[in-house]
Amino acid sequence: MSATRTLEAIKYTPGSLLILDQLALPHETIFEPILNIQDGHAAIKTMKTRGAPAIAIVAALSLAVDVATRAAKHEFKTVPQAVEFLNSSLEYLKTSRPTAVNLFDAAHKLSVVIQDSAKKATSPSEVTDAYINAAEKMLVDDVQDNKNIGKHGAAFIVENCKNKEDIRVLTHCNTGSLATAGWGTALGIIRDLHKNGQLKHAYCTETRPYNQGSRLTAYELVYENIPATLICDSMASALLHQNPSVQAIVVGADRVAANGDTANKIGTYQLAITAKHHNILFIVAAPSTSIDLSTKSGKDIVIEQRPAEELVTITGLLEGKNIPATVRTAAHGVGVWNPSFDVTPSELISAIVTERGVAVKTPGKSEFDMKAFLQ
Ligand SMILES: CSC[C@H]1O[C@H](OP(=O)(O)O)[C@H](O)[C@@H]1O
Repeated sequence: MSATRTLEAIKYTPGSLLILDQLALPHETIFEPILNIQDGHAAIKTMKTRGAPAIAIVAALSLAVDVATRAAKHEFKTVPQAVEFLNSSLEYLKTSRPTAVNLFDAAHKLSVVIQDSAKKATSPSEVTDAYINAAEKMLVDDVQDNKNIGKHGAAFIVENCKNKEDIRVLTHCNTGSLATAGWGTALGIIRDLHKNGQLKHAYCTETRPYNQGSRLTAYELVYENIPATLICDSMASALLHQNPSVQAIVVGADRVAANGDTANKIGTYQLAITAKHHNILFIVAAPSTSIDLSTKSGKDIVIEQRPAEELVTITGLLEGKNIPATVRTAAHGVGVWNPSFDVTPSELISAIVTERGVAVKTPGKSEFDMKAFLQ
């Protein structure tokens, strides 16, 4: 499959929002309309839409289309009515998933827009228009942020790897166009390395139990014609042991604490441990909207627990038939622990790549100073 079009998980025009149902990928490409905040909340909670930046953008735009519809019917009679609806809707959307800070960052920024526009608004439409414009800008800004992350991250890997002639990179989960508004964060770095002719090979983990790697990242890598190999999560250490040309592990982030501790997809922490053992780069890639200075360290990050059935069953297409099927893979009666994320301590992280540049630790320090980095 050649990349004739840019992969996109979010299709938005004023008053209309479609999301790519990522539970159906890679077998089916199904775009689902999002008409209101209830649709937006459900798409995020069920992980039809997932990925820290995409969660924030779909939440913001679901409210934009909801409020556009209501404003067209002149539902808001006063400025306070519009303000109340917008603010209560943001609070509702924030309950969809707890770990990725991008959603909360976006909600805070949008609430400031609402508050500021209300101070001088003479009609409710001035407030709703200000909200819609701000939400739409998030969609545009995210793509440019990711392009900058790709550029900074690729340069950092080339500058700091041991063998520039044979750069192979392992990534975890999905951090590409399907997790963002486009290009991606960690996968954006891989896209940049490939575009620059600097990448020999990419490896992606399956990323159990949702299988973001085998279903989504593999799909993106094939789509872009990037030479890639899929491995089980349990194969990562053996890969690094057998293949010293894998010189970096690059992952995304759902929340980066002030000291650099990073919450990311479950399985990230053990990748950081094996990167340390094999003395290779372990790089976190995320927009600055994933950095939460109010969270001092990783122990303060709330980790989402997902339903047991997501781990004990697997859904796909019956081989050779276009019939979706869900099968149980685990023994009945067994207990299940299904945290969606884990926390990688800052001492295991080589660098944190953002659209503003690359954060590194002061030599001799085991923690990052993300507040100083963002200033
Ligand atoms: C650029 S996406 C960041 C982050 O989000 C993913 O989690 P999920 O698929 O559960 O939304 C994964 O942790 C990615 O690294």
